[in-house]
Amino acid sequence: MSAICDSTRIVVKVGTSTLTYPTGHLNIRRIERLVTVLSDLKNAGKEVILVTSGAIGVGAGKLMMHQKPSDMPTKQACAALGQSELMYIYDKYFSEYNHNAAQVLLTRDIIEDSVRKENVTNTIERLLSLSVIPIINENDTVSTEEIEFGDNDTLSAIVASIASADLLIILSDIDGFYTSDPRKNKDATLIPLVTHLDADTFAAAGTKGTEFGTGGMTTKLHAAQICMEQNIAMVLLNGSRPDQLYDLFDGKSVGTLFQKTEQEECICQN
Ligand SMILES: Nc1ncnc2c1ncn2[C@@H]1O[C@H](COP(=O)(O)OP(=O)(O)O)[C@@H](O)[C@H]1O
Ligand SMILES: N[C@@H](CCC(=O)OP(=O)(O)O)C(=O)O
Repeated sequence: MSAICDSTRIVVKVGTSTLTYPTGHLNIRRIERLVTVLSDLKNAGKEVILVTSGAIGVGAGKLMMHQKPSDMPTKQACAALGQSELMYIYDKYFSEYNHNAAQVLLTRDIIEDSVRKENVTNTIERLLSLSVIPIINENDTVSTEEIEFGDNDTLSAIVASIASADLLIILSDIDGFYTSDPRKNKDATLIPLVTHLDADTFAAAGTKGTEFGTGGMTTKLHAAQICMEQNIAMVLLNGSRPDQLYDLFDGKSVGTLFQKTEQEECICQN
């Protein structure tokens, strides 16, 4: 079991609720801070892969919709519109630190189709060897699974697995995994370390917290399950404070760490 601070290849997933205001428009200050911290970690020698949600929310914001669209074609249209805005912003801020960012749009079937899997692996490996930051989202035009289930969390775990990452960091709008949804239960307490997943763990996970979030805690646990099966550590952190990434690599306990101990088996939940 390696220490978090020794992780060199890291996947960072950021959710819609972290990237956007309740209006649906981009939270520019937060994105700028996140890009600054990721650029700094890259300068320190980490290989960084960013999995970003937010395309639908940003597209809806651009079209002045005050609620996330409910029908699939409008969601897909919003994703297509918002994705280019997202990439524009990431490219602009990463460029300020002399880092190159590349757009990679994926569908979840990359793990089932060996040819596609190899193509994705090769592309990510070559981008990293060229010192480029892959910025990954679901291709919402050709696949609707993540839109339906809000499952970029699972996609980020699949990416961590395919890229043989040491660590997946999921940035959300909450400080970590609690004994129950703290928005609904004021007595809920933060769980700093989860070493195995069982039915009780999944029972503690509730649905999304805000209008623009989608997966809620269940999809984050599914991501943790994939990571733990691959012996990849996963940390759930509050994305409103990207500086916490420094604390994490300084060895401080922040958020919730999901890491299987060597003796323990991950109990799967289907
Ligand atoms: N046990 C739990 N611990 C923490 N948060 C929980 C839990 N159960 C449900 N939630 C909810 O999950 C939300 C995060 O998921 P989501 O709204 O999909 O955000 P994101 O856009 O970051 O994926 C939190 O705001 C919280 O309300
Ligand atoms: N591809 C979609 C991702 C949807 C999704 O999983 O959102 P989130 O729950 O905020 O991670 C988008 O960019 O809006």
